[in-house]
Amino acid sequence: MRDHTPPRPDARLRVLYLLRHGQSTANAAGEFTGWTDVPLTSAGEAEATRAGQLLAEARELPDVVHTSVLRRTIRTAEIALAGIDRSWVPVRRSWRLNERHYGALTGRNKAEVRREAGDDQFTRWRRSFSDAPPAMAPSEAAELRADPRYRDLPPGTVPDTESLADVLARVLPYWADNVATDLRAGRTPLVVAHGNSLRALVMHLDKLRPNEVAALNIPTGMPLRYEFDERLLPLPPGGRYLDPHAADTAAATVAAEGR
Ligand SMILES: O=C(O)[C@H](O)COP(=O)(O)O
Repeated sequence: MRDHTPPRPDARLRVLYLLRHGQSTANAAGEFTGWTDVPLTSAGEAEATRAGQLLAEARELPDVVHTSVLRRTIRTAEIALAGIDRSWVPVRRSWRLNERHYGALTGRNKAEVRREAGDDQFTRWRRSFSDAPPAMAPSEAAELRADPRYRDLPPGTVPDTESLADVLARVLPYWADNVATDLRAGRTPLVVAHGNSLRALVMHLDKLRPNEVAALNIPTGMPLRYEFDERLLPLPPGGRYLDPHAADTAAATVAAEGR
């Protein structure tokens, strides 16, 4: 259970905000999304607006933003930043913050996959640390590699499926080289990413074990605030959602998807 105590005023405080994109059309349809570049629904845009309102009430406002290269995070960041009148802050975008690649499950209906594969396999594909879904069909994988966003990446970089361990391996260098660097420089980053790239990052920040991260679900559109000491250790672990009760309810809904 997350800690809901309010933050301490502390000049050496380092603050990070994590935000999963608002509801997407694939989320609304109950489909596995992965690297598919889908837009937000109007409800997802409203979630992003609410996220901006919650950030506006916080003492430390973001002064740098990091997103994936998928429109659902880019649009969520645009809306949230407009809500705090900070559309001007620098933005970095990286494939390393993309959602986990769901392989052959991409575009499949979650309830249908659960019925076909059974609860255990369905849950392992969604929430285990080391299980990866079956690979995406070679023709679809080739099409993804040809996308201009990924065209200049070294051969073999664009996956055809991923486990959470694979996501962690690509998120960590981005965290170390960009977000941790921002924090050490006294900046307040906002990372707008995806359910599983954020699960991987939270696993690292809170030093979660595989069985602990299996129970972690990140709701859409809910700003999660982390405070760090000078060693970048989170105080407290797990951070604190700006709207904790709404976040707990929404996280339970994410956990139940496909049921
Ligand atoms: O890629 C997707 O389908 C979602 O954004 C994350 O789905 P999950 O919560 O089932 O991992």
